[in-house]
Amino acid sequence: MEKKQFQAESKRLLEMMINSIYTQKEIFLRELISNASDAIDKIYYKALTDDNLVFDKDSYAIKITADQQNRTLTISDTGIGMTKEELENHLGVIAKSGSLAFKKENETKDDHTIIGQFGVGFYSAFMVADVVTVISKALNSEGAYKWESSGADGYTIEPCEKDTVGTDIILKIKENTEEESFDEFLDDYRLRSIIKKYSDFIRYPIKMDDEQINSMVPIWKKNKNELTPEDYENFYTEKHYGFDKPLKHIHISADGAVSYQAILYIPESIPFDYYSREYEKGLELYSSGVLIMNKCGELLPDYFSFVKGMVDSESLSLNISREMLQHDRQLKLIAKNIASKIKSQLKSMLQQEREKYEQFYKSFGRQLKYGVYSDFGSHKDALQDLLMFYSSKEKKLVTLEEYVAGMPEEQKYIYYASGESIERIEKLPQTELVAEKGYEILYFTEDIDEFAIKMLQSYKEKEFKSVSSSDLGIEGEENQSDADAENSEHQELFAYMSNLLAGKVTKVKASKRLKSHPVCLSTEGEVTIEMEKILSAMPNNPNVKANKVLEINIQHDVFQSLKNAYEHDQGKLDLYTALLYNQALLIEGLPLQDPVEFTNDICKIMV
Ligand SMILES: Nc1ncnc2c1ncn2[C@@H]1O[C@H](COP(=O)(O)OP(=O)(O)OP(=O)(O)O)[C@@H](O)[C@H]1O
Repeated sequence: MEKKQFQAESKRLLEMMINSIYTQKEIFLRELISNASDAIDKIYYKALTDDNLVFDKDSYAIKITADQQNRTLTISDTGIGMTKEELENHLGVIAKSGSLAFKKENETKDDHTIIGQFGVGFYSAFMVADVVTVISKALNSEGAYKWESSGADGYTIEPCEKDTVGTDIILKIKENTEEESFDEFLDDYRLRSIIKKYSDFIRYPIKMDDEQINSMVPIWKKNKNELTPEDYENFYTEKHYGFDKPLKHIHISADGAVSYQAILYIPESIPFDYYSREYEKGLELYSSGVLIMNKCGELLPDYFSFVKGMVDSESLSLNISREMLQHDRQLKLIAKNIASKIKSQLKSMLQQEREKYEQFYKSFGRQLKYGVYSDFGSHKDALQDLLMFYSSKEKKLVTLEEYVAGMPEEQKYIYYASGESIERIEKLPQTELVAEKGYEILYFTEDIDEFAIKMLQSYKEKEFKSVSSSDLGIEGEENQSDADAENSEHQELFAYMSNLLAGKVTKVKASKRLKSHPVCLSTEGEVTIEMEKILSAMPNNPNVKANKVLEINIQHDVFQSLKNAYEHDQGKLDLYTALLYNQALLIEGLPLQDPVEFTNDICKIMV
């Protein structure tokens, strides 16, 4: 028998193919099953125009058989088969796709979409097999033919026996080497899992030992009305999207500029590695029901990285290995579409299922706030209405919209206070004036909060203001002029104290905001004390400091003591100044420079 050579280009291509196109060996099975499915589809299409041909869906199947003794794996189909010429032309010329030609000849319209297009998938078999044998009998032809090849050196074709129309692909699986094991491709359990992973939604039954492995009809192709919440939950579990139950699912069937189906989930709880570098965002990506990518990151913006699920589209341009996408225009369109769907679902959850939304927000609110802050705030408009903060008045989470709606007319700013916990913020002396005015205060307890708000700057034209900022912007701010007068009256005392605290605070002044507390710190400028804390905890410590102002409540008895000391005992004034400053630091949760000195100072006033 004459051995035919692959064409020269084909030879090199085959080498390349086997060694470099695919990153995972297991996909050879996906490729061969896709070919088998294409071959059955072709009969289906023929039957549409040929009255002598009846397409009875039940009689078509793809069969996978592993023979461990002989180290063979066989993929059999009842598809259209190949004539001698077709074996020559389609398997003898690499990168020639009979399927692509078929698609062009037969306008394929409905949801039977032929997968093959590049004419290379078949050769992936050589990644795992030394010898590939194809026995095929074509529809409407008498004899059958056997094509055989052991790789780059060529192939043979000879007549053979085969009773039924269709194709058997027999792979002689490679022997294990020191580095690689090929036994797994003869292992029943492993084969089943590969089929499930890539080919679960092939439209014809894939059988092993007469048992159907694939589920055939993808849930996302079904009508929403046919599906129960349990169906969606089961799919979530089957697909290992998470160990929890999904909080919400979104089923999309888009037809338009780009057509795709998607099932997306908002998980209930945070994956253990969510806020770590290891976490990888992304959706499963299918093309015509075949899995292309496990995690396609480009489909999700970072701020929705918690979303799980899958997308299936026939309008994608795949590259030859189907591991990557060629042009990302379609993908970008899908991603954009998906992001806006997720956003509107979250919004309606917020409006209609508040409790559920709060549960979601506890897990992933931080990610939304990162979203507002990241990329120079370019997503802030999309996300601001999804934010919530704890309210001093409502004692629960409120949205910015709710805050603004409840603002009295004269209130100019949206006030917030930052601290470690709600309990600690409740006790902050700085909140006294704002609270007495009856204004609501938003409590910021997460490190990202102030940064996100700095990016927002304002909401519905109301600017954000920290209760610790030196100018609170409160109408008739507690006898503005009085306080100023007090400041000038006690100017010498404050100047003396400022001097003592040089390098620690920018100034000491009479407070306009304190009611019952003797002392607090406020800040001037952009950087607040909470921001300073966060920045100084960063690995590359940018050493950004807040401009701190020590505010003294001149109505407080302590102030009398300060004045007396100033007049009669400077040593005492030095002591009191140090004590008050350190107290203010403690209230803010800032570290004392010298805790021993502080305790010694307290002892001094006790004895
Ligand atoms: N089981 C089969 N039954 C009938 N024809 C087949 C079968 N397997 C392969 N072919 C023919 O061989 C051609 C080449 O197959 P190959 O897998 O290399 O490429 P493809 O499926 O066309 O494209 P892709 O590389 O995108 O998968 C197919 O287009 C098809 O015409």
